[in-house]
Amino acid sequence: MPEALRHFFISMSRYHSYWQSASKVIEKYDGKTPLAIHLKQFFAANKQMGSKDRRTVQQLVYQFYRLGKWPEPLSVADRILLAAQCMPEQNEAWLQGVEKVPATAVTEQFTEEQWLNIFPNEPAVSNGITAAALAQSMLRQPHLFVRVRPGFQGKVKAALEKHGIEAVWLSNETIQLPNGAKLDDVLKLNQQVVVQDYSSQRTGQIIAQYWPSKGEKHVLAWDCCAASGGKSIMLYDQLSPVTLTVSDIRDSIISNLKARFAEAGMRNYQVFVADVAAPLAEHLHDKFDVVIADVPCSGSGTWARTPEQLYFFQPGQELQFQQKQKAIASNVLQAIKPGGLLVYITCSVFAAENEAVVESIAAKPGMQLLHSELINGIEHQSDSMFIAVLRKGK
Ligand SMILES: C[S@@+](CC[C@H](N)C(=O)[O-])C[C@H]1O[C@@H](n2cnc3c(N)ncnc32)[C@H](O)[C@@H]1O
Repeated sequence: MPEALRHFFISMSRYHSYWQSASKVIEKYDGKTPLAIHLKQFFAANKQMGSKDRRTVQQLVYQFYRLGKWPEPLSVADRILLAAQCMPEQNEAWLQGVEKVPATAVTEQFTEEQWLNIFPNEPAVSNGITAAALAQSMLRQPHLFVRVRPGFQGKVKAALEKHGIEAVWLSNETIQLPNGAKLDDVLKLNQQVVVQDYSSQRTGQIIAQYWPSKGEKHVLAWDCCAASGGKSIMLYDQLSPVTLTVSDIRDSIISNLKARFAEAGMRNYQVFVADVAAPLAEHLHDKFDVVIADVPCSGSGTWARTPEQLYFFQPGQELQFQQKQKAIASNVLQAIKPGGLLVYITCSVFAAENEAVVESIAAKPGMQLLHSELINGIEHQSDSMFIAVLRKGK
């Protein structure tokens, strides 16, 4: 840690108070609630802080966690500064006085081993991505992505232009936006656009390659871990005619889903609350052409958005997820008609939650693995996800 930089930072009184606030947030945080909530509570209790103060403290805190598993016994301040120097985009006011440190001066000299200090090789990652690349991605905040719903391209383009929001159209449906762009007052969320990560949108393209063609007849699909229904809205938009059944273990999230579907203009669907890690109700057997199992997971493909989860992750936790994932995947197989599809999705980069689960399902009698892919989001500054498509024997 260059001493001059440290001095500069600590001696500036305003920055000193930012740094102290960040240290307080970090010292009190145990990882049990999302960091975003912990920060909100801190700011609610410190009402004297203005919006710029809050933003700066938030950045410092996130930078601390972006260094992941970095092992050296650094003080909170030194760790924040090291992370700040590693960030490729350091244009914030509190760093402007230190531009003599070139943006990537620190990381350019990093060895593979140093990168693995941030994102270790244990547990093993899936084919198609490396721990060192994931470590590098931890130092960049991912973009915000939205999916434009069919027919709304013109309105969305005009609204973004009117409000001066810088938008990169990656396709007719996918827009990349600056992180933190305030969309609520600009676009009709869920009606015109759905906030959905680039890689999550990519799963839709892969599902479409295998989607059964039934002509005018509706495909019966069950999104069995639906959360608030992001994938289901995508299926409805892109693969209709489809009759959707949606469920989740959480009652509260199903309420969100209903509100969201109403905004999306979706009315004809079945919905219920169910734990699909437990044996399925008989009436669900052999019922669906496609089951989407977007299972609970470590979320390790999304840790650049929630770096605190990398910081607090303990190797071995992925095996607890694996147990649940295997239970869910093998239970919901029963709900698929002979010849129908299981789409298995995680937002994890760990082989234990991806290939290992899929291999165990593919090994069951009559199952055929059609597709298995780690969607590497690093290049697009998006999340990374895993998808596999399997066919059930006739
Ligand atoms: C990765 S999220 C799904 C994301 C969603 N498909 C989307 O596109 O936004 C996983 C969901 O699985 C749910 N879940 C966890 N355990 C479950 C279980 N045993 N049965 C059913 N749902 C479960 C969680 O509540 C969570 O909403």
